[in-house]
Amino acid sequence: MSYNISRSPTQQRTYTPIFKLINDARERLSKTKHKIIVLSGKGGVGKTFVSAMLSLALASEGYRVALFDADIHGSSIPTVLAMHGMRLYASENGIEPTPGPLGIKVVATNLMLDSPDLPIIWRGPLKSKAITELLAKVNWGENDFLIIDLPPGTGDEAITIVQTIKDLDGAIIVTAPSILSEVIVAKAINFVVNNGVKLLGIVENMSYFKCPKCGSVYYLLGKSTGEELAKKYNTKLLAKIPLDPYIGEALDRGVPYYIEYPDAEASKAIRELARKLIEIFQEKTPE
Ligand SMILES: Nc1ncnc2c1ncn2[C@@H]1O[C@H](COP(=O)(O)OP(=O)(O)OP(=O)(O)O)[C@@H](O)[C@H]1O
Repeated sequence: MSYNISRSPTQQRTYTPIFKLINDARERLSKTKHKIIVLSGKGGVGKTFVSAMLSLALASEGYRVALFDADIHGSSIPTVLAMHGMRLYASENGIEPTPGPLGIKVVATNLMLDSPDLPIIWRGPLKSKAITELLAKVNWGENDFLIIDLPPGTGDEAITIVQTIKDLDGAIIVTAPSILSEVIVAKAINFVVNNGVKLLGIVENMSYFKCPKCGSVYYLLGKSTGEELAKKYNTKLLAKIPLDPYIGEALDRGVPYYIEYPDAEASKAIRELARKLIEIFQEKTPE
């Protein structure tokens, strides 16, 4: 359903009511079994890294995974997944997700730009509309998991997602020792709980550094308090992911870290995280 709003004949534009977009989004996502948001109270803690690598880990266990980069301004999922020069295309079924590594279906605003360097200069209402429209127009198909990488904080994008996808299955909160300020984590947790989304647990990224030569463990960003935090907020500590300089090296080289270094300690922690999610949802092993 769409309406012609008549101005002068040359100014005619067609509008689709927002409720129609929301309904379309829900319909399009109805064949996706588990929809999970990944958020953090603060930027730079590795939320995008965790969302992207978790998607790869789930895909490598045989699950059908879609990954939505809901960070309109800071869209960086395609870079982390080394999807250089790739684009979203439209078909008669809608916008087709771009196939990423291991066949994951990736949707990100950076995949729509002529150049990934172009900034998107949009205020809240436009960002919300863009997110709803993408959710409604993408041909998501059938998936076991949809991972949604939210921008830092609890702003427009996060609100739009929780209001549009009413049947979200849960939220993962990513944090790091340096910003383990209780207030910041509490804000993210309160956002999740107040919106009726199940809190699946906390991931402590950049948790520690293990010397590859002597095996000594160093808490470079500060004392790890993931366990205490999880206990305090009555949730699980899903993973402690170490600092690994090869994460930056893989990014610079343009290769997906989880695929390039599957035996690294950080990849093992991400694999454990994926397996915990599979367990939480009691997913059957794909044939
Ligand atoms: N465990 C880690 N060890 C080393 N580097 C890491 C680790 N996790 C993430 N990084 C690096 O830290 C930087 C920030 O990560 P990322 O972009 O995933 O954070 P973010 O929380 O999504 O940030 P934003 O605020 O932009 O959304 C990136 O350069 C990433 O490669």
